Amino acid sequence: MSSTTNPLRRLAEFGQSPWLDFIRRGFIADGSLHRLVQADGLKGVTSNPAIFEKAIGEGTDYDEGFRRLAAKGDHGAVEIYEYLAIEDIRAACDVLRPVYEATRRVDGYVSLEVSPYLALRTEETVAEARRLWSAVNRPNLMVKVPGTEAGVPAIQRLTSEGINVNVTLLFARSAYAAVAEAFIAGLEERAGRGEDISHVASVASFFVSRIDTQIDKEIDRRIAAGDPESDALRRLRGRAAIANAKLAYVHYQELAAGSRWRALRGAMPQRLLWASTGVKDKAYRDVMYAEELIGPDTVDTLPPATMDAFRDHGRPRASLTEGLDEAREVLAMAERLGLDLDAVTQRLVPDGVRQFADAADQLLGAVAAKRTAMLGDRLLGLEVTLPEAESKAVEAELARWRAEGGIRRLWAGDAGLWTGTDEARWLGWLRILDERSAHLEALLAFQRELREEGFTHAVLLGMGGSSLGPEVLAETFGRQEGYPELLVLDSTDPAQIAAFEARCDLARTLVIVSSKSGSTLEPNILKAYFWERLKAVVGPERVGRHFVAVTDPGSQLERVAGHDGFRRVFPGDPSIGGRYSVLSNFGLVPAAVMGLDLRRLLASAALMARSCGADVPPAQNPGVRLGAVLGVLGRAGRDKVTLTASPGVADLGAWLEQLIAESTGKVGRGLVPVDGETLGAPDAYGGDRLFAHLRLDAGQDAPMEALARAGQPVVRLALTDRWQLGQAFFLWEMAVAVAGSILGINPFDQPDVEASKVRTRALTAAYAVSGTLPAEAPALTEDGLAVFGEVAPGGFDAAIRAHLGQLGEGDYFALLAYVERSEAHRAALQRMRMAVRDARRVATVAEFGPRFLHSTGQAYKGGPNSGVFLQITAAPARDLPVPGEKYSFGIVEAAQAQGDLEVLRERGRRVLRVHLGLDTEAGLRRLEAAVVRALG
Ligand SMILES: O=P(O)(O)OC[C@H]1O[C@](O)(CO)[C@@H](O)[C@@H]1O
Ligand SMILES: O=C[C@H](O)[C@H](O)COP(=O)(O)O
Repeated sequence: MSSTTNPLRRLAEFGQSPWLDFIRRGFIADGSLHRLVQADGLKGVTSNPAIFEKAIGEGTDYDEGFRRLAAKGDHGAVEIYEYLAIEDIRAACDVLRPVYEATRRVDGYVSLEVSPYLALRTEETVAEARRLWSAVNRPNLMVKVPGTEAGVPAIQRLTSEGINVNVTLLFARSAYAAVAEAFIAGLEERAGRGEDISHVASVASFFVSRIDTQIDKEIDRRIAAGDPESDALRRLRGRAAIANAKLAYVHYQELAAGSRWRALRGAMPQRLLWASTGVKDKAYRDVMYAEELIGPDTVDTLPPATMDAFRDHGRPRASLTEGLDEAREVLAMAERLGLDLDAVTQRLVPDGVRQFADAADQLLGAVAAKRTAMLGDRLLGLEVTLPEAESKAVEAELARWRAEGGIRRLWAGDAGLWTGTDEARWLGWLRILDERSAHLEALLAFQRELREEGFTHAVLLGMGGSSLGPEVLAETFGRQEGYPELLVLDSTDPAQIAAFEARCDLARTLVIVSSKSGSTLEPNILKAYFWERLKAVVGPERVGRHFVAVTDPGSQLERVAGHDGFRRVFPGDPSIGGRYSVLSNFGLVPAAVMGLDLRRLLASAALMARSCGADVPPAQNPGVRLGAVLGVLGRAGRDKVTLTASPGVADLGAWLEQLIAESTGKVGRGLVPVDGETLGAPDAYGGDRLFAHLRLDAGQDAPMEALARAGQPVVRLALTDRWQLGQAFFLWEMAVAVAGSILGINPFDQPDVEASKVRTRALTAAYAVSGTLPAEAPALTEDGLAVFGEVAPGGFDAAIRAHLGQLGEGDYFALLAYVERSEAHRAALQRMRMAVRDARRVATVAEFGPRFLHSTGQAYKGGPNSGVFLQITAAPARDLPVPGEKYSFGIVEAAQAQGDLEVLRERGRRVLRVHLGLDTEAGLRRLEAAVVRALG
């Protein structure tokens, strides 16, 4: 087609530049874009999130680029999208560069839109536009910025900085006027600073077809309803958008003729660009919008089909300035008929933002899914199997999270996602991996130093979040050649302390005192104890060399460590709570001590952090998916999160218990983690369970499968190696934060833990004065066992039977034992809980005090009142002194049990205490026998 007959080329005669509303890699690569420039006189390209969604989200055009980037390392979804999009935009810019040169910067532009998620935020939009401008690094780029209220000041700022802006999503003439004003003001600012304004280009993208779509819909509705004005309404079909655009152009002409504009000598005007020009209603001529809006100094961006149609049968004429009176009449008539154009154009802005955000979600979801597929088993797999109703409820929650931008709000620290209190202060865990990876030298140097010094043991003293993460690492990885064995001590039980001490060669033992607050009772008195013991072995000069502290800056422990000459003090991050601290120094210091490859651990965890990123929509985001399952099912009464782990990662359950229980169990709501129950057949369980399988080997696949088949909800986390532990940490942290939002609680506080601590403090203080703990008279004693609490008459068996008799549907049974956490004791508790589960089909937990007080204890006291508690205490066969205190460890342990019992009672929990006396083993045997009889 010759240049005189090609209707597209002929647009130039009327002063209009045709641009293409489309981009795709193959289309640039195979020369198609270039051919349009050559043959059709194409003068620019526009893109938007929906266009990129179609290009990148569908098909395989981008796989090669994807692989190229992956070869350089793992990247998040937005990074991948931008890498690919920017490559395309640059390539298109280069194809259009000759046009840019030949038209002396009037045309030849390629547009790239800022993230639609930012459309309502000025500062972020400015920052993003600047970033894209320098990343693309082409003079013929136009950054697309939505012409929303927040966009207007951004447009002025960017223009004043010399960045080319394509203002998008303009529907109302008033919005266009504001944008045109911002552009002029931006240029004035620039000129005022004496900077060049001749190269700053801008277009105002005025949308057309979307307006008719809305107005026509209303017209059709009213005609169908038999409106008496049906004939008049019918005559207005397909006319409002064009009339609106024509009058916008009148405003443009007035501005261009105005003195303010003329004063900006040498500047290029901000042209009107007709966007949304593809005809959506098949009843209309397919080139209608293209034909009716042709005029000087305008741009028309055409989707490929409209461009083909116009080339084929478009009839160009100077249409834009024709029939202005008619245009006014159309709008007046629309108003008379009650077709509210203002309301429509106003509504189209947020609709447009939402549509582009939806497209971006689709696009990023597709990118994230491809990334996951490419990572394969380097990434822990999450598989969710739910019964239909639960599945639907979770899908609905994920849809809500997507629509409300939940994951972006979470990463942005929007406390309103939870209870609107202090949540934003506790989100340091989100970014700790990058922070730690960038500052690993000190830890690596420390690791080398320890190796050289030949420590054989390291004892970590800490509670809850300061001990459970290290314990998982120690249990999962075991002793590493050339490094000390890590032992984690989180008990005040004298027998347990003595047992740990006996396992160590004190002369070659490093002690890690681990406490965020630095004021927790247990690590402090344990420190005092081991300090004395080591001093006796290595001497007062050397003892400090055997101690390191991990604690938050400014804590009492930091001061003590400084005073005592500890070998090192490693700081925690005060924006991370204990149970979220495992990937901070609280996990990394012990990991370094035990000789783990820190880089490997962090790099593996970072894969999951990216998968859970702000840029990964809920349906593809494993953190949000798992969180939605926990939250939605928990809210509906499936609140017993039953953890099953392959032996290789069995201890993960203990860490998860704290994360889940302490984070969610409060204000009478929350999730109750159930760790360590032996898996049973489906009929062993009630309807209050959610099963989470932490899978490293196939051992429990069959029973899990059976549960899923029987209609129990099952989530499976498949780890391919132990290093994916870091991924599991991050995934669960995110999931619990999400679940907390769904449950409507603050996942980062622990309001009920303090209550027991206060009671314990009061008891130990009283002990310091009187030398005894306040004695409570037992309700009964029998066969060496004493029972405390309200008991029915009839002796020990009857008391146990009555207590267990309280267990109803949806309840859980909890054994809270203040004894040494030895294998034999664990086994005894395990037998008792399993007997209860199998007889009563209730969830069961078996915990050791005081360890659980800093973990699940929060949920037992503050969560749902569905626990039936059996507290077990014993008299220590051999007590240990706490240096510098009147009380002993045995007294502390007793006070802790007593304090917790009082709070449990005060909270209306169903609790009974059994004191085993001096012979723990015999007492446990008697208790077990009574439990078995009670169930019989
Ligand atoms: O690290 P810290 O301050 O000693 O606290 C230990 C643990 O105690 C708790 O505060 C509960 O008492 C946990 O949240 C925390 O992980
Ligand atoms: O800049 C181009 C616009 O984003 C595009 O024309 C919108 O067109 P649509 O209304 O057909 O989505």
